[in-house]
Amino acid sequence: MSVRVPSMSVLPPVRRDRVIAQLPQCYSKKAAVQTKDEFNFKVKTACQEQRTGTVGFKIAKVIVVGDLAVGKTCLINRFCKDAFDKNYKATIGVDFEMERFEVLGVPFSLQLWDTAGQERFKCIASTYYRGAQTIIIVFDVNDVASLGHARQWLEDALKENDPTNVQLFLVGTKKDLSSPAQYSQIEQDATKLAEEIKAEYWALSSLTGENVKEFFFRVASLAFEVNVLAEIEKSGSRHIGDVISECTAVHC
Ligand SMILES: Nc1nc2c(ncn2[C@@H]2O[C@H](COP(=O)(O)OP(=O)(O)OP(=O)(O)O)[C@@H](O)[C@H]2O)c(=O)[nH]1
Ligand SMILES: [Mg+2]
Repeated sequence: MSVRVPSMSVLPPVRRDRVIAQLPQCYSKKAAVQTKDEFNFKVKTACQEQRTGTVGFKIAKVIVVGDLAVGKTCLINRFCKDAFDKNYKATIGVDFEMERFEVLGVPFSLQLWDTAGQERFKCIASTYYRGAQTIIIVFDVNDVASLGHARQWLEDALKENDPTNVQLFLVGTKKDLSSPAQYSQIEQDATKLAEEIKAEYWALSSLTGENVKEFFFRVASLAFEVNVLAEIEKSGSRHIGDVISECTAVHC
């Protein structure tokens, strides 16, 4: 009697609306992680030649932090479930969602950690910060104080992570509630802060869905690029190592 061994093919195919073929553009060139129009050439070639190593099995950890009630949970729910709840239900500790993408033909997943903004749950939430590849700091574009607290959220998140190895995003939510004049005022401050902390700035609305998909596609794409580049570098140094050991073997 033969036994069927479950394999990776058991996973359902990636949803058609999670397929990324082009590099999604930044929100504002003034505050962007990078402003290129296309995916890195080396990354594209590696994907075409299926030289992406373990990236296809990778799950990048993304943490979402920020003041209470700024809209972190709504942002994740709009993207992952296409749902919006107008009633506030505080996150207790943490929650997480998995999202599977296909970037340049390679499977790639994000694990989105939704953390609590309320002071009394912060202690539990911060134990989940470690190992993040991406940190998303959320503020409410109608609440200047929540932008003012962004630096503190970043500082706390970086205590658990290597600052040189994370990608940062500063995200203003509830854009639907602000008038153009109010919005442009806070945008100036937010862009300035994003430049200072080297984060990419985005503004969006989970109620209308404006920019939500674009934002997460950008997050997934930039995290993917970094992972593929690291894989290329790793295999490059492996080759160099191989050559050296061969040389030693023949005493050259
Ligand atoms: N109008 C509008 N309301 C929003 C938007 N995003 C969130 N809200 C509302 O803001 C409130 C708080 O949203 P949550 O997503 O629960 O906030 P949170 O940041 O997860 O809060 P904590 O879990 O306590 O840290 C809820 O009443 C939401 O309906 C938005 O884009 N537009
Ligand atoms: Mg929440």
